[in-house]
Amino acid sequence: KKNNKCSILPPGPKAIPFFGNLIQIGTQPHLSIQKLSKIYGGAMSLWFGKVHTVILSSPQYIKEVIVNQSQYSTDRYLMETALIIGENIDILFSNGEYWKKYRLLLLSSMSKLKSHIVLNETISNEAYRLSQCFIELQERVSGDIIIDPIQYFKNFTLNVIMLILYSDRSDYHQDGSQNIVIDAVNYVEKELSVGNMADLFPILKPFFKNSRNNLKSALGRVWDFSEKSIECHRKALLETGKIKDMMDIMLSEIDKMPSDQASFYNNEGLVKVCSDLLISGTETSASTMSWLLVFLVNNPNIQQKIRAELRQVLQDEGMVVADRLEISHRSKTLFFNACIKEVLRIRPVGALALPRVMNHDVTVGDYIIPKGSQVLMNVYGLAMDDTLWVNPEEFNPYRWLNELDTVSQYSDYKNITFGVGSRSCIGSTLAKDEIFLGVGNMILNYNIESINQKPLDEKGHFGIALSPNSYKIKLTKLNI
Ligand code: HEM
Repeated sequence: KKNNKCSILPPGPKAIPFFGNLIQIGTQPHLSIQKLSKIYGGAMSLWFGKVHTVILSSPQYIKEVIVNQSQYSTDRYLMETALIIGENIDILFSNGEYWKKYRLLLLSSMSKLKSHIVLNETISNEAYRLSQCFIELQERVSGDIIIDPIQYFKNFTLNVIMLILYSDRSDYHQDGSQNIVIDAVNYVEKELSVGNMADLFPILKPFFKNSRNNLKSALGRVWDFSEKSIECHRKALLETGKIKDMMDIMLSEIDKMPSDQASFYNNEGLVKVCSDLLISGTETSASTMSWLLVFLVNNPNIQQKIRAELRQVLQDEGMVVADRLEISHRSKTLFFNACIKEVLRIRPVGALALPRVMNHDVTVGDYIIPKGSQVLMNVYGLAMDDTLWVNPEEFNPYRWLNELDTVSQYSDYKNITFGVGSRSCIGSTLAKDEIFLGVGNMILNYNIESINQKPLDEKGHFGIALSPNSYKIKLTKLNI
């Protein structure tokens, strides 16, 4: 077939029997894939064991495959772990009509939510509770406080989703493990971050039985929690007819449907889809908030500039107690927004997004991606590509203000932290609001430093999300 260019697979490094390219990819796949894609180009073939995988690392190819041929590239690649998480009836890991119907229900419920509850207030109240918990901590030790922010951020982002979905939340605790859902979500994330070799080598399945069972039982706890919450909502809605959160909206939307359509949204599906929101919305936003603190500790001038901007906005509104931001302030803080954009670029927590599978042969440049191949978008590689960004490895929020970077017809596809097309993230606005309020309130009230005057580690580790390594910071209360 070599004479016919269009039937050639994208190029890639030589694969070895059984393992394919897994040894080259190693434990930090975002870094090794970034290096390899510099050699092999915007469409590269790799073998994950026996799974043919194409990595897309150029904006042009992302558009060509994921957008222009979306009818063939929207489905998720479903490995065993994905099937354990969703049992094929969730939103993250389901396909076809089933996925489409649930995605539509979620999106329409999310948009209706805004007219039913004061969504912005719900999120800003929770951000306020987070900053209050640092104040209480400080009063207890009467001086500077030292914290590991990651656990607090997880508690915060989970609370936001729990409030939106179920009108429920849990108090902040320093060890972050007082809540059955946080415990279970932490466990699911831990299991997932280790990766499951049995996904790639089914022959190894018996050796991973324990980890599979542990994952199933952690997920079971999240599902049980969702099931009970949904049942309570059904009862309360019948009794009062009052809409108080997204679950009520979903249930009442389903109630309005003709019975043959309504029966599609059964309890099992709702439980899995809602549990997905708890899992996908917690670690992602919390890790991004933690990354932002890393860069602000390492760049005190930028931290200062954000604080000055936030204070100015509050002062302009005549606010005296400047310890509380609202979402409406977001549109007035150009510099802080640029910092949020920059952290989402420089440390995209979904470094390789979520895998897609081609359900038909798909062309990319002069190559072909055969039906059944897995496709990954190289989100991190695109963000670090020096042909697309000026000094990509530098945390430089000014790039978003000064338009330092080359603008091309494909520039929409070089910064794809939330994915692309009809399968992109449904929580992107929520995530940016959480980062703005959660980190913004901290900067407003505290000077944030490392505990030993040394810069914090900026490399992090690849797991379910690209997360910073655990770190501690010192918070010094500022006089406002
Ligand atoms: C900084 C925070 C976040 C990042 C970087 C992020 C990133 C991503 C990425 C890369 C995808 C895959 C997109 C694709 O295949 O094109 C995705 C999907 C998804 N995200 Fe997020 N996400 C974040 C926060 C959230 C939050 C807060 C929620 C909860 C509401 C959420 C819910 C989802 C869901 C349900 C999907 C699956 C969509 C589908 O398959 O149709 N994410 N996210």
